[in-house]
Amino acid sequence: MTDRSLDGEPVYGARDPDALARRAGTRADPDHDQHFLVDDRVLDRLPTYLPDDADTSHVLEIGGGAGALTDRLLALVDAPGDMDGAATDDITTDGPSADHLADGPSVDRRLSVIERDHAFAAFLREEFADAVAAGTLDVIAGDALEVPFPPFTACVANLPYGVSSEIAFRLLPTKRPLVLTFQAEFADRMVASAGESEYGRLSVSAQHYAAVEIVERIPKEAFDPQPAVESAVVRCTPRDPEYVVDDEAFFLRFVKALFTQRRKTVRNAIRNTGHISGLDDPEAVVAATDEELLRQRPGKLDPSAFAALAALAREHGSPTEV
Ligand SMILES: C[S@@+](CC[C@H](N)C(=O)[O-])C[C@H]1O[C@@H](n2cnc3c(N)ncnc32)[C@H](O)[C@@H]1O
Repeated sequence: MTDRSLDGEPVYGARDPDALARRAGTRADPDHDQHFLVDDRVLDRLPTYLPDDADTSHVLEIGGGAGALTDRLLALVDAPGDMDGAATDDITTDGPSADHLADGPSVDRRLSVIERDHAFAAFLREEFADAVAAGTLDVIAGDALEVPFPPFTACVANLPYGVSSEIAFRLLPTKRPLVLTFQAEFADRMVASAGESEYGRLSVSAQHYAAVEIVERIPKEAFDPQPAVESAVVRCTPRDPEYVVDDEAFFLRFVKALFTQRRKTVRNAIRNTGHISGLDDPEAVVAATDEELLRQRPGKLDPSAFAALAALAREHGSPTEV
């Protein structure tokens, strides 16, 4: 059921979300994380939140549903204006955290959609049959927590909220620009700064990989069926952090450990969480740490302070893998 221009070319970017849902024939089931965006204005805006210099030669969408966002992303991928500088040869899949990116052939312009619900995956292939035939669209029927990601250059997705955290932390280490919708409360925690009540492990871990910002709040009414809470769109622009960590896995584990004791002092948090951080000798870390820092609460430490403390902990605390 492809929309076509006068010269018979398929047209993307203006499909009516309600009509798509009707054509799909399967009702969105909130018990399967299916809350479809039905507000055209929000749908139109989502791709525009990618950073201006984002390489959109291979866009990834997670959770295509009935295809309202897929349609907008096909318009983005199809737009000739975006061809400039959209080479895919320089996609790197190296680095310890990008190992779930599958090797894939270099493509000109492409959208890959991962959808767990096989009925919706089949509908997407049918609805966008022209794009599939042209090699522009690739629908992967599978669980985004399990399937290898294709070698994408940018990701835009209205995430399934039940697994949004796990998916975000599969995406962030790939160091690609991301535009993702989350429950608003989760988004607030992602972007929080040291000293704010929402600041925690999620903030430090997300901001380790990217500059994260809320670019739009979405009311429940923009979805069908409506979720219980408000949503927010988060843009993640990859960049190196302002600090250096030698052992990323230990740093993230140490941050997680200390935030399990967020109301304790740093001194007690280090002492009480060796079983989580993997420190065999937390007392030696306490002995090597500045007294003023030890008196603070983890929620007051900015990411650079966590990185410095983690380096000290690694040096003095005999960490082992946990
Ligand atoms: C919030 S809906 C978004 C649908 C559509 N993109 C939109 O914006 O209207 C999330 C979609 O993710 C799918 N989904 C749920 N869990 C998934 C998973 N683990 N992996 C891939 N897709 C999943 C659901 O079937 C649903 O289609």
